[in-house]
Amino acid sequence: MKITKDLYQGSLALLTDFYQLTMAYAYWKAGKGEEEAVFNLFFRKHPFQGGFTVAAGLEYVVDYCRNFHFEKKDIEYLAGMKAPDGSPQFEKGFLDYLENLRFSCDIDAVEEGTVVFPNAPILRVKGPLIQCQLLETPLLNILNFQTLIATKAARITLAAKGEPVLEFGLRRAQGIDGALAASRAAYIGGCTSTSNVMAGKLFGIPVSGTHAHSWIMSFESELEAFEAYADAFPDQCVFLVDTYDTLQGIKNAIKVGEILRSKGKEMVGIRIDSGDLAYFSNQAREMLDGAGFPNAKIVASNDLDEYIIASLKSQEASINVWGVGTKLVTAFDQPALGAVYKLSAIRTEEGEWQPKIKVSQQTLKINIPGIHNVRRYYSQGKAVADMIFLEDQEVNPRGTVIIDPLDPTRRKRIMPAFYQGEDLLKPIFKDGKVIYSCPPIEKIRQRTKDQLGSFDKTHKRLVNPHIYPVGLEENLHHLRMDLVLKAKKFEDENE
Ligand SMILES: Nc1ncnc2c1ncn2[C@@H]1O[C@H](COP(=O)(O)OP(=O)(O)OP(=O)(O)O)[C@@H](O)[C@H]1O
Ligand SMILES: O=P(O)(O)OC[C@H]1O[C@H](OP(=O)(O)OP(=O)(O)O)[C@H](O)[C@@H]1O
Ligand SMILES: O=C(O)c1cccnc1
Ligand SMILES: [Mg+2]
Repeated sequence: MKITKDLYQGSLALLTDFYQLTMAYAYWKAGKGEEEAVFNLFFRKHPFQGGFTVAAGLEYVVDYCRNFHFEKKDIEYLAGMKAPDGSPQFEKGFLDYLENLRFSCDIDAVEEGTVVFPNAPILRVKGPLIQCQLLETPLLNILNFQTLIATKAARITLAAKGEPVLEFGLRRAQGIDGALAASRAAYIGGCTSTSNVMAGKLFGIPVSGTHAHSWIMSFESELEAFEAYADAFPDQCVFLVDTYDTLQGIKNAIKVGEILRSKGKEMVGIRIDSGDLAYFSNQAREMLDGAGFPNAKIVASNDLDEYIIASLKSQEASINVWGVGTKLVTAFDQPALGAVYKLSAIRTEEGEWQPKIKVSQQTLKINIPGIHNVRRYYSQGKAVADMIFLEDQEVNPRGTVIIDPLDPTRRKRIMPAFYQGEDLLKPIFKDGKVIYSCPPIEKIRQRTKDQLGSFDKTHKRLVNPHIYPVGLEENLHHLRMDLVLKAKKFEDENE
């Protein structure tokens, strides 16, 4: 699918921060633009104080990179940009370079729906410095948001314990693209459907919905409104019962349910959108069961999130279907995932890859040098640990130790012979050509489910989850320590 092309009709190359273009220009001036580099995209902390994160957005990345080029109009815009002294911001030679630029990077990434953890790369770009640099902003833009929303959706659907979660967020989402991307990511994360019809069309997500208070209010009485709705949709009636008096609304729904039944039709259920959802859902269940509608579903909505859903469950509310909008698509309690994109290796003139380190006062911010992959070890189908390792070094088959990148005293012994290993970064682009076929969205959604199923429930609880072990393979840990010490020594000597 041409998601970005359909939406924006043409090049998205300028969807980057200005400083990427000024750096690109300066690389070009310095003759460094074609030097090869490796960048890793990763985040440092799970969102929502959770214990897991669900990767999403790769299909957008594939689409973005596949179409990565500067069109005449982009070049004209850049040619019109002025430096403070009024001279052109960019030389013609650089603009010609951009106009002729063809995407030529290698990209390796985790598949959408993969459960991922802090510090381990979820995407890796290898290629000319200028291209790597220009891609930083759009890659982060795409993956930060969709990963955040897929994770929120996974938390909400876990709280709903297998009951359907309908995504209702379009009206509260962050603009048009925010809404579309959120509906897509919410479905990947586990939602059952979206109310966003355009997302249904673009991404093949099931579309569903009930009706609003305005429908009821446009009639003289609630009963008339229900009857008219039943006439139009005899097989799809979910009556919104809380416009005037919820208990009376349930009685009216039952009346119209009986009319439908006399015509050989069944109402699907009712929706409650205000008040005490535990109390009203339990009242509704009793009344529906008593009237011979034990299969009528009770849908609840109104500012729900994973915590309210969990609370309603613990109150034994009789809710079967959950409608969730605002707090899902805006990632209400944490509006951004802080993934970053960092250089980790440069190829020297001799053709050798040189690992790069950035030393920081905070251990948290010292990057992981070199070219890595991430291996997930499973024991009897359960994920036991993730190991970040140097791709060109064999992992000792007799056993290795993985070391926490933030705290070297935290270690875990890995005996590869006893585990099944899966390398999470898969080849997506080779020399600028796509070599990966993006799975249909249903498959991605299923992957999320399977992946979540392979983690212990202690990592999935909403509050204070147990930390899943992710560490550096020994060789990588030593390389990192050596480079940090060298860099610090250099700093000390030059103070
Ligand atoms: N039994 C319950 N336990 C915990 N939270 C609940 C329960 N029932 C409802 N809620 C939540 O409490 C909040 C109630 O919000 P608010 O007071 O704005 O709604 P309301 O007055 O019921 O409805 P509205 O203002 O839309 O008419 C919502 O977030 C709702 O999901
Ligand atoms: O609460 P959310 O999770 O965002 O779910 C979507 C909300 O949108 C609709 O009404 P809207 O909020 O527009 O109006 P209302 O609250 O007055 O019903 C619907 O009835 C839900 O309450
Ligand atoms: O279909 C619904 O019930 C719906 C759709 C959008 C927002 N709130 C509810
Ligand atoms: Mg509302």
